Amino acid sequence: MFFAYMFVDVMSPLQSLIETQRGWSPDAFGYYAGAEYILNVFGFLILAGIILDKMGVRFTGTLSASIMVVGACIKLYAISDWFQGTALDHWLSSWWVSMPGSAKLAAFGFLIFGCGCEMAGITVSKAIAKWFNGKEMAFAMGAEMAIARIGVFAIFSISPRLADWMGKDDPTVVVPVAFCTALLCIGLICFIIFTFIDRAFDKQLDAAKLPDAPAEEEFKLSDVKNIFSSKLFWIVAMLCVLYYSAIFPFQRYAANMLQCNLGIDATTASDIFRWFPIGAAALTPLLGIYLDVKGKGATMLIVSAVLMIMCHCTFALLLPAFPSKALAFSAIIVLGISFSLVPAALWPSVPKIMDERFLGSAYSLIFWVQNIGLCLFPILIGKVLTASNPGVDNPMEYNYTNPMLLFASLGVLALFFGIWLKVLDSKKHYGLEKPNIVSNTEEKVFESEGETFE
Ligand SMILES: C[C@H](N)C(=O)N[C@@H](CCCCN)C(=O)O
Repeated sequence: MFFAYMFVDVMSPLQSLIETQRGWSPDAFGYYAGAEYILNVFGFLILAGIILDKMGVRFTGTLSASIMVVGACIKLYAISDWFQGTALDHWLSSWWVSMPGSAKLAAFGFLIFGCGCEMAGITVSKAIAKWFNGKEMAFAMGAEMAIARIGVFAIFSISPRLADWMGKDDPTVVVPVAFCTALLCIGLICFIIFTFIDRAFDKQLDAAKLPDAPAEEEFKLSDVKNIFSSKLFWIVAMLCVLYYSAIFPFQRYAANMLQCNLGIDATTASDIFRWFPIGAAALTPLLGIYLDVKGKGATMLIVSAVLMIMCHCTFALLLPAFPSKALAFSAIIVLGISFSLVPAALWPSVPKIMDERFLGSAYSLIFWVQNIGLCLFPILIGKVLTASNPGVDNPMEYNYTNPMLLFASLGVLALFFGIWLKVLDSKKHYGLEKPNIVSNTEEKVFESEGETFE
């Protein structure tokens, strides 16, 4: 996940460079960024969850890592000089002309990569739930996400520098993307090694089972229908989509937003923004420990939404009026704190309320709803940015107030769902506020087939 998250954001600090070098407008950049999620939205993620529950962690993980490598290679080719001027480039550039051929093919590669990346995300969550069942699961998930965030920190730090590899006068997006593609190949090898370790772990689990233990229930397709008909599922999924839509799409535009508001170059903007993932990386595992020991998952979700609203309003209204690096830096740090609360509380809560046999599908369906937002919001933000800046050609002069207010309004809606979840939890005792370790020994709410959370 470390290398996958690096690849996801490798172009984020290079928005202005790709605009100048390959003619990608903010709109085109928005379409490219949203492409990561398109196939997932059109059902791939649902299929991925079913594959995961049917075929298991080892098969699905290896498949997902391989898909990521294929998608990355396509994207690398699309932005390279080799692709420029080819027949494919001419043909791709001949229709929907506002989206250059390189942007279209890069978006296609990113779309393939996105299928692998999201499939890997649910696979890793299910693997952690299996390995840490009854133990410090929230800490383990927090540590996994922390490692992924360090990947984002690393790429925001090195991507602009790698782009200058050939010299500051001749920057290129190819070197950073090629670097991250190579890392994905290493990631695939790492996962293949993990499959051997996991096989050995399964043998240990089998050996520890009592001979007359009842056979575990198999995953059924009707489980997917049951998950969909649950109110609790929809509240969790809505909270997830609203919250994450105000974070990941923001991440794509953040460096440029800071450049425009503070009048700084891409490297300085990335140097400020990279503290966002690093703050989240430092705190998520600690909050995971807190959740394991003390609980308060639903409260954490509410606090997180409040912090996010404050930060996006700061970027929208305060930073343009008071363009200070200290202010930008403080808001980035607070947003990092917010971004450690939701992941630390949300993902480990899912195994508390879902049965293990369809945990893969449960994660995939939440990811699916979330992906709809992640797919649409970069596009919407790109459009709002273009519409709010008529006649502005210089990518350093955009006014980001409206896009930032849009992100803040997502936070307000997420807050509403967070409060609803907490109220429901206090009425129906789902155990979301309880410590993780204790609740693992309690009965899961969603126990038998056909039963919903209610
Ligand atoms: C974007 C992705 N669907 C997502 O939600 N990522 C989460 C992590 C989910 C757990 C992955 N094993 C994130 O906070 O990055």
